Amino acid sequence: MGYLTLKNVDFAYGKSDFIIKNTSLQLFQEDFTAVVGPNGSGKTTLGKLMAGLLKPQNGTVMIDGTDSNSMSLGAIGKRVGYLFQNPEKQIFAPTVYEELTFPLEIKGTEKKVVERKAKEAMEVFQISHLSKAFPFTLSQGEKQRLALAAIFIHEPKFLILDEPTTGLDKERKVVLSGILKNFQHEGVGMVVISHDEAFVEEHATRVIKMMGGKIIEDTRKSFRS
Ligand SMILES: Nc1ncnc2c1ncn2[C@@H]1O[C@H](COP(=O)(O)OP(=O)(O)OP(=O)(O)O)[C@@H](O)[C@H]1O
Repeated sequence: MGYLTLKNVDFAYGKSDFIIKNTSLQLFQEDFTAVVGPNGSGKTTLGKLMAGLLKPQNGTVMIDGTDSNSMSLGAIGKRVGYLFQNPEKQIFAPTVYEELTFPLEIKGTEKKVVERKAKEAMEVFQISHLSKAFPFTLSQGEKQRLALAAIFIHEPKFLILDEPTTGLDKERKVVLSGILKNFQHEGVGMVVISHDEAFVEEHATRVIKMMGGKIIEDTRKSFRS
């Protein structure tokens, strides 16, 4: 069984027609799955359903064997990390360091552990030099690495990234690629929604193509080696 499983899922925003139509899908940690397709085909909506951020009107979304409907956001966050198309949406604290420490402090994690984890995350995501910076003054690539570091702190088993290469120059893309490869080597499952063909070609072992709220192609190259 997949780590994330959608079964006969329909989803509509409010009273509109279904945006995602009768979709069934299994996603595995061993894969690097790319979701591609034209604008408005439902990729982001599908990603948010997979991450338990949206709830389907019909059908079920299972995360690690549990119906996402019965899971708290905290329980979901330990399993699935979601990087928004615009990482600013998930940054709240007055400094980079606090962005990483406050979720752990709220959970009552021991101070020494909080400091160690924040330090480690800043090193992995190459933002240690920005520890005291105000997050909204960071560049797009730095904001994205901070958002990823904040996800990393929860040690998720699966990551869903919405258009992670948007606004990144070639060098920053190489940095991001290295970070995602590290996640992969640690066994973290990965779904990337992307228009970036070169990026998909470099990373994906499975490509899912959406059109009009449905999956029209699902191709596997191979599991990662
Ligand atoms: N919050 C919302 N409320 C109402 N309709 C929405 C909302 N978000 C998306 N939609 C609609 O749902 C459809 C699918 O949008 P979605 O963002 O999932 O597609 P996408 O394939 O990710 O597009 P893009 O490549 O442009 O990001 C579109 O018609 C869009 O207008």
